Amino acid sequence: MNTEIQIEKWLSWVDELSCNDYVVIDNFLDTSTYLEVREFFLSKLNYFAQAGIGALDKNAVHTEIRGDYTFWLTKERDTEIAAFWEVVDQAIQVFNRYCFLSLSGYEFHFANYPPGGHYTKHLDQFKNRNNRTISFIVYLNEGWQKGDGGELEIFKPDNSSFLVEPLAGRCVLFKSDVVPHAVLKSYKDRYSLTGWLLQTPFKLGQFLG
Ligand SMILES: O=C(O)CCC(=O)C(=O)O
Ligand SMILES: [Fe+2]
Repeated sequence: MNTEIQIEKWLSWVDELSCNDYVVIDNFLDTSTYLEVREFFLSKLNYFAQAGIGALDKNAVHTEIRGDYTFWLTKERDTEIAAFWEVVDQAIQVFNRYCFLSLSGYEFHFANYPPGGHYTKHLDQFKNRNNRTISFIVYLNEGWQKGDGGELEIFKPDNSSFLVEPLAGRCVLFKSDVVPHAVLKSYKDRYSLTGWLLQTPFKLGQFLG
């Protein structure tokens, strides 16, 4: 991948994100990276655990709020998706350089919403740990059709909203602290890679926020 072209693309995405608080990017990953991520996702499906809400010791399962199963990833262990981690590192560099952010980490998980799964309207920053700065989702649903549900609903400041279909290869980035969003009930297994770019140290974030 030509790094300069990639940086140009990042600049236009970051521009849109700064103006609107979110950006939707189709065909976000190159084909080989996308296939690596999807293959790795499928190979881990037996190891997913029911997701909870809340940070650290406050985490608890509430299926009436969120019904997905997740598998947490780490760059060090999950080298099968090394090309994806490079994309994340590049994103962090661009945000820090051009948006004056001080991102220095990230956390990502795979998510599967089984049929009937949803996630009610929420913000991604935890009450007791507000270092999630940019939410970062890549969808892995091939052949997704209207009627399959599972749309991401994004709420704007005037409380109007719009739907984003979780189409394969589509990425959504948004500001974690200001964009309320929900996942509508899915009628099929719905696959994604979801993460957050983190501002650290998070204690300072909590102090400031
Ligand atoms: O998968 C999505 O579209 C959004 C998931 C989400 O909101 C979350 O995990 O916090
Ligand atoms: Fe969320």
